[in-house]
Amino acid sequence: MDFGLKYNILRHLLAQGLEVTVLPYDFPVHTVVDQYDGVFLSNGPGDPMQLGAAVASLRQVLQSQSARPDHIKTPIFGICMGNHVLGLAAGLKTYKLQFGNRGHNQPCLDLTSKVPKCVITSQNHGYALDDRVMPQGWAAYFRNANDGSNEGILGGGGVWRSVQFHPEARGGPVDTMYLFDEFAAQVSAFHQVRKQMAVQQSQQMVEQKVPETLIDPFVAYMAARNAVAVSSARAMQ
Ligand SMILES: NC(=O)CC[C@H](N)C(=O)O
Repeated sequence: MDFGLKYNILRHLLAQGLEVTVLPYDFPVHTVVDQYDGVFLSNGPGDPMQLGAAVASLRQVLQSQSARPDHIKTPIFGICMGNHVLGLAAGLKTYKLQFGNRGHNQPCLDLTSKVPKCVITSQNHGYALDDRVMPQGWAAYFRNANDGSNEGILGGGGVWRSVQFHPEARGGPVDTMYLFDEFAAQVSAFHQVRKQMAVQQSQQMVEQKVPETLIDPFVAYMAARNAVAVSSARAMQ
């Protein structure tokens, strides 16, 4: 989702070997989410409260997938404005910081780390998520060690996550670039899950002769492949 996407984020996603479709800021992502292996929420300028359409659409994604086991939830990763949008969709609020956090040496505590861990981050934001009360199933991910503001959130057992800082920009050589590796790993794990589910569904479709047009294009594609495989296997019997 493009809220004012920095091209260097695209470069980092592509460098992971991911295929990326850029959707406009107000695209109803809930209508297409099942066709993708992951959703990325970009950075962007302005007040996050202006992004009502994106927030409402993403909320539908979260709500419709919240009962799923975590490994079959669509991985989501957000950066900066993406952290705001994900947080708003999850039920948090944003507020304007008295002093925006900008610069290349912002220390952030990783709240998931068993041993104290502080990462040095690059930042450029004027708003923050108020994480004093977290919605059920969500936790704060990072916290700014200077002003105590929220620096990220985690939900869906960790498959939904976002950071307030910019891992694609950094003072050191790698800093928090590992977050792109982790997102790409989640995306490829989910791709395998979707493929497996599509194969199972396609087997049922072949047996029940369900018209492909009624099914998600990915499932229909797998069904067509599977139908060929089944008919050639039968021909060989
Ligand atoms: N870099 C960003 O994405 C900024 C997010 C938001 N516009 C803010 O100023 O807080």
